[in-house]
Amino acid sequence: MVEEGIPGRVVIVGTGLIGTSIALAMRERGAEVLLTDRDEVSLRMAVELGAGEALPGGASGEPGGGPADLAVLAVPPAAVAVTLLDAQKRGLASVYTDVASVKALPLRQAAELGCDLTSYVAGHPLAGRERSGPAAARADLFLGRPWALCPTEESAPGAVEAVTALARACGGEPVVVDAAEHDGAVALVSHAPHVVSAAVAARLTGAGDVALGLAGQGVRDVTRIAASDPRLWIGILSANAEPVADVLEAVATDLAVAASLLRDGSEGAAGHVADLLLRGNAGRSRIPGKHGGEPSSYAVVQVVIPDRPGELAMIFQAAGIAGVNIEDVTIEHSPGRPLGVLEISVRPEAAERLAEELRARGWSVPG
Ligand SMILES: NC(=O)C1=CN([C@@H]2O[C@H](COP(=O)(O)OP(=O)(O)OC[C@H]3O[C@@H](n4cnc5c(N)ncnc54)[C@H](O)[C@@H]3O)[C@@H](O)[C@H]2O)C=CC1
Ligand SMILES: O=C(O)C(=O)Cc1ccc(O)cc1
Repeated sequence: MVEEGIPGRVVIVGTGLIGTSIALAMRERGAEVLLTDRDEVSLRMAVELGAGEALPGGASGEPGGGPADLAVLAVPPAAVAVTLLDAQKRGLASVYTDVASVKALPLRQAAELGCDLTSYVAGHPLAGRERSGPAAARADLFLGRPWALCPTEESAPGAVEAVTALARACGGEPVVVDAAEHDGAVALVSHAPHVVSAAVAARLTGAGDVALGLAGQGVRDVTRIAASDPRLWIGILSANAEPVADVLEAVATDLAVAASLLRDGSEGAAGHVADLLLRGNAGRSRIPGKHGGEPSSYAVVQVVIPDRPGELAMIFQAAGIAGVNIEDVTIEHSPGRPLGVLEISVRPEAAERLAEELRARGWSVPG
């Protein structure tokens, strides 16, 4: 049985990373999910993963028993409007949304194509991965993550309610925002960072074995998203070209100034480079903590852990016994050594209690 207030029958058009993740999340809430994708292999994989049933009749099929409550168009940005028109012609659902990373373009194209805009509410979950396709999908992808909704004056209140309920049912936090404002914001926090990450990673194509052997966590962090699918990303960047170009030009200016100051080599010049690093600290500290709250300043308790089965479970259990909520964890591995360092982020007032509990149980907690 589907939980109350949640769309009970959902069609997913596009069973890639995002479509299949939404399908899995909705299945967990008890919804009936029908899947369709123009790529048979993706569709079959999503069905195998338990994301739902294939829509009867394939890519041109219709749900038996009338329109579904909601159809999610999880296709690339440039395909949203044509997919919407086609879905509305087939009567797939009463309400439609999409998940594209850009919002003004699909809305403009949907209006130009003559789509019914009363039943369409544009959306964008701000959660994803550097991998594409259904195999990378996860039901918990959207937990605690913002989910932008861009209703227009034409959107029917019932449609906005249904799409809001979908976002919440998937664990997301709905944020209503104008499409142009959304596109400017994601240029800054997602799209331009993607290009910067790619530019740094591109330098590594000519790197020698020594440089690659010395690669540490920093370069891995900065380049993680550079592993994403270029076909999807060229579509995202082209659809948000002006706002992204504005941010990239500002970043390029900072980089060019930093390079020329470093060549200058004087003390004054180093001070100006330090200004950029300080601005970096300030910008980074403005990124909200989990659940979109104020930036969190957690204390980090470091624990040296032997590489033994069950070790993490015992540490988490000890934290539970001490009444300490774990906000985040990372593991730093020591290459070639049977040891790692577990970094546990907790509220500052809980750090000493946790450290003492772990020491009392025999773990090494430096500091
Ligand atoms: N990858 C990410 O981290 C995030 C992506 N998005 C947005 O979600 C949408 C889907 O992205 P992913 O799931 O990552 O991509 P994906 O490549 O994993 O899946 C896209 C699916 O859409 C299908 N498709 C492609 N063109 C189509 C067309 N013209 N008509 C019908 N189906 C078509 C493909 O066969 C594929 O199965 C995009 O609009 C993207 O901007 C939103 C948030 C995060
Ligand atoms: O991999 C990550 O950390 C991301 O930030 C993924 C992502 C990619 C595209 C979006 O529109 C939203 C999120």
